[in-house]
This record gives sequence, C-alpha cells and structure tokens, in this order.
Amino acid sequence: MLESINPSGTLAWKKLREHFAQMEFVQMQDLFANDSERANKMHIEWNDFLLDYSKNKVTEETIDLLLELADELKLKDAIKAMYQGQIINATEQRAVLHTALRNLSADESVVVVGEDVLPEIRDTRIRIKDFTSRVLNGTYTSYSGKKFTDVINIGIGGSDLGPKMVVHALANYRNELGMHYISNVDDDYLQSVLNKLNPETTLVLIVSKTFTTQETIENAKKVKQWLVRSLGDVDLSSHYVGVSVAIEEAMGFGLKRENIYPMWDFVGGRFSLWSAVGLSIALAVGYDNFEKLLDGAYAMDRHFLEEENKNNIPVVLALLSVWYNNFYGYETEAVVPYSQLLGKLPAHLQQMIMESNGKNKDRSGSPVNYQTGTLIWGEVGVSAQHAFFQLFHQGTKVIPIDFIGFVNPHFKESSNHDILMSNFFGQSEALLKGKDGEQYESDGGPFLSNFREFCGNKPSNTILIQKLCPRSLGELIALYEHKTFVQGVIWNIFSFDQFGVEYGKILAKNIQNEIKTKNICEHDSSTEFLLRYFVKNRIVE
Ligand SMILES: O=P(O)(O)OC[C@H]1O[C@](O)(CO)[C@@H](O)[C@@H]1O
Repeated sequence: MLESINPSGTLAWKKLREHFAQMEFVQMQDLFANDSERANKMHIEWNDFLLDYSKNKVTEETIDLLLELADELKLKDAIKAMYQGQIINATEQRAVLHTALRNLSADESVVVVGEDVLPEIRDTRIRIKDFTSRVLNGTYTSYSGKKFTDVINIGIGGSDLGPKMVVHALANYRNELGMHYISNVDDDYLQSVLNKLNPETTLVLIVSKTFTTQETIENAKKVKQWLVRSLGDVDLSSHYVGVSVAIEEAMGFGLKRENIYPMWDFVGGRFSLWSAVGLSIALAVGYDNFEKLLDGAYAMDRHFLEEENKNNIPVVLALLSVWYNNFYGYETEAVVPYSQLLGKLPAHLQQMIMESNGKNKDRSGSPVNYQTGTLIWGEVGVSAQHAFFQLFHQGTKVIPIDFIGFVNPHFKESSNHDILMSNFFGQSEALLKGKDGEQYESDGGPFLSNFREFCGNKPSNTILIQKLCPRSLGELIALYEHKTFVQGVIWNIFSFDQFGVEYGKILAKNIQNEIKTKNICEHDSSTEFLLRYFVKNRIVE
C-alpha cells in the first residue's frame, strides 16, 4: 500500500510555489536567448527515442525542484512497489502488473500474494502464439473447414481502444486477415460491419475482463444471432474465442473452455493490450510482431525502473505536466503525432490517462485540495494544424503539446516524409518564438499587423523516434502508461480503479428498464423530461 502524502504539504511544493511566482511571466524566448546550451541540457536520448523538453517554461531550478518533489513523495519506492506486485490498487485490493505481461525473461518471477504470476502469463503467450499461427496458416478453421478471412473484436474501453489503436498503427505490418472492431452498442454501426462480412469465414473475439459489460455482451449476442441465422444449426464453436477473467461467465455464454484466454485482476482494462486482450493484434500482424511490441514496452519498463529520475523520460514528462497543471493552472494537454497511423493514439491515451487520474479523493480518502488529472486530447499532424492549431497559436488558453514524430518513414522512398516533418519542427518553433505582426502595403495601415502578431511562449515537448515499428510503438505506449503512474503518485491518488464510470453504468441499467416498461420514475426534472420525450416519440415496430 502506498503511503498517503499530501503533495501540497511538502517542502518541495512550497518551494515550487515560490519559484512559480518568479517564473510566471518569464518568456521562453528569453530563456533560449540567455543560454545557447539550453537544448543540450534539456533533452534525454534513450534507445531510439529523443525527448527534447527545452521548449517548456522551466529552468534548471524548476526541474531540480520537481525532482525534489518526486523524491519527497517517494516516487522511486512507488515504482518498485508496482513492479514487485504489491497491492497498490488499494481500493480494489489488487496488484498492478501490466508490466509483468511484457516480461519475456524465462528466469524471473513476480510474486503476488505468495504466487508467481509469470508462469501463467508465459503459458498464455504460448497459446496466443499457437492460435495465431494456426488461424493464419489455415489449420484452425471455420465450422466448414475454411480458413478465416475476417475477425471481429467485440469489446469496449480497454478491451477495444488499445488493440484497435495498435492494429491501426501497424498497418504496414498487417497480413491479409480483415480486422473489425465493435465497441459501441449501436446496431446501425454493427449492421454496417456485418453487411460486409462472410459469416462462414468470420472469427469472433469476445473480449471483456469482467464479461458483464452490457455493451459487449449485447453485441456478442447480436453477432451470435447473425452467425446462427446465416449458417443454420451447425457447430459454430470454433468461430468464438473469449478473453476474460471470468472464465465461468464466458463458458455460460457458450464458449468452449479451450477457446477462452485468461485475463487477470492485476491488469487494469486500459493497460491490458499486452495480454490476450491483444489477440487481435497478434492475429493482424503475426505473433512475432506482437512479441516485438511487448519487447519494446519491456525496454521502456527497464528504463522507467532503473534510470535516475532526472534522465527518466516518463518521470520528466509527468513532472512537467504536474508543473503546468498545478502551478500554471493549464487544464488540458494535447498529443499530436505526426503520423496518420497514430490517429487512434489520442483516444487510447484519453482512457489511459483520464480514467486513471480523474480522481478527487486522495489516498487517505479525503478530498484533494489541488488539481489532479489533466484533460488530454489530440489529433494527427499535419491535419490538426488545419483544424485547431489556430487556438494554440493565437488563442487565450495555453495548451502544452506533445509533438510525436519519426526520423524515418516506413517506406524509404517516401519523399513526403520531409514535408511532414518540416511541419512538425516548424510548428513547435512557431509556438515557441512567436512573431511580430507584419505589415503589408495592402493592409492600408498598422491595424492589421495586430492580428498577424503571435506572442509565442507556448510550451511543447518533442518526442522524436527513429521509426514507427512494433518495438518503438511498445516503447511509446509504455512511456505514457508510466507517465500516468507517476502523476498518480505525485497527486496522491489511486490511479487504478474507475468507480466513476461504474456509477453511470448502474443508472443506465435502471433507465433501460424504465424505457422498456414505459414507466418513467422520478428523476431530476431534466432527465425525466427527456425520458418522457424519448418514450413518446420513438417508433417501436
Ligand atoms: O473489459 P470489460 O470488463 O468489458 O470492461 C471494459 C471497460 O469498462 C471499464 O470498466 C470502464 O467502463 C474500463 O475500465 C474497461 O476497459
């Protein structure tokens, strides 16, 4: 159990507050002008990653104070406690061991309540490998002996976002298997997917840690009906595969025991793509690439665990985020990957970060007296430049940005990569430097130059990676997982439960019954008004 320490009561916090009073109006342009070595001092090179954090509103003193804060809040101990399998998810009495999922070494052990969890993780990995190769080589077949051509992954939240994001990101590593993701309980969308598929050669993965998530179960029932209606009274058991902690519930749904892959309580849904939840990844890009993804994440794990805080990429990124969130009062952060293939990364990070750190009680159960989880959002560059960058450059809000880019394209002959990356570098430079308003002859006076002025001084991190490949993607995702963890430690919250989401699920269940029976109970006047309108106006066939 992690000790509860109020960060705002620490000495380092007090010093940071005093330091902030001196920093608040400092211009980054001046910091650069006064120190030509700034970028040299404020970057971390690790493996195929380069993090340049010099374009932030910090001095070396700021970084030292933030590191002091991390020490005072015993960050290193917390990191060790997580890796060792201590029960750090105290509200659910669970260990937090997504890191164990990517530990591929044969001779290590991770013990949780007296039991080594690695053997079952290893066995599961072997099963994933075997299953993947049999589906891909056509020895694991449909009921009629045909090779599967398509896979539907039914799951929501962590049982969807992570795998979907990775499969999208690794498009250049894909095989011919069609991969389809159904998450929302939206029949119109479901039908549009099923319309394109041949039921005879469609494999269905039902992925749900709890196997009680209504959206997933309802979608699974619909897909099952579609298969049975299309194919008749035949043995369709080879078409269904489940991934869950709740083996009994999955079997109750009709899945064969040998077609169910385990999940574990010590892996949160939003951190689960490394487990059998990532079966669709292994199927889409082959097991070897799945293992490279795990390898990359493991490399980042070692960096996070072993590197001193000052040169630790997730730690430094988390501390910078705390600096903006808790001292400057910036409420949101953007992630802008300059790769179309990372288009689904912001959505995955939203769940990872906001479900983890959107908490208002500290580890002693008291309300926090400081800000916690930042709001995270983003879109791919260059497209985002043509959408919301105007507000970055000239809006009244300051939004720290993570620019993520790749030195090399996947295809060597990709001449547009330099155009893409020129934008990548140009944007963070413009955001930093700003520009005086230019005056043009045609403007007819100085008036318009005001509108052409950019004040600059907008912070960003640059994460430059050699190439987008399974390994570096694993590193990148693990980086953000660890950043999220560090923030949770600093804010003295429990990052691994999600009671907030669960309350909404209960209300939805009750309302569903009211709609069905047309018996609208007492709600607040707005909800009641809306429900009555809905029930009155919907057309039931
Ligand atoms: O895998 P399950 O149990 O169906 O849950 C899906 C998602 O629902 C949540 O519990 C939140 O609603 C997520 O944390 C989780 O990833």
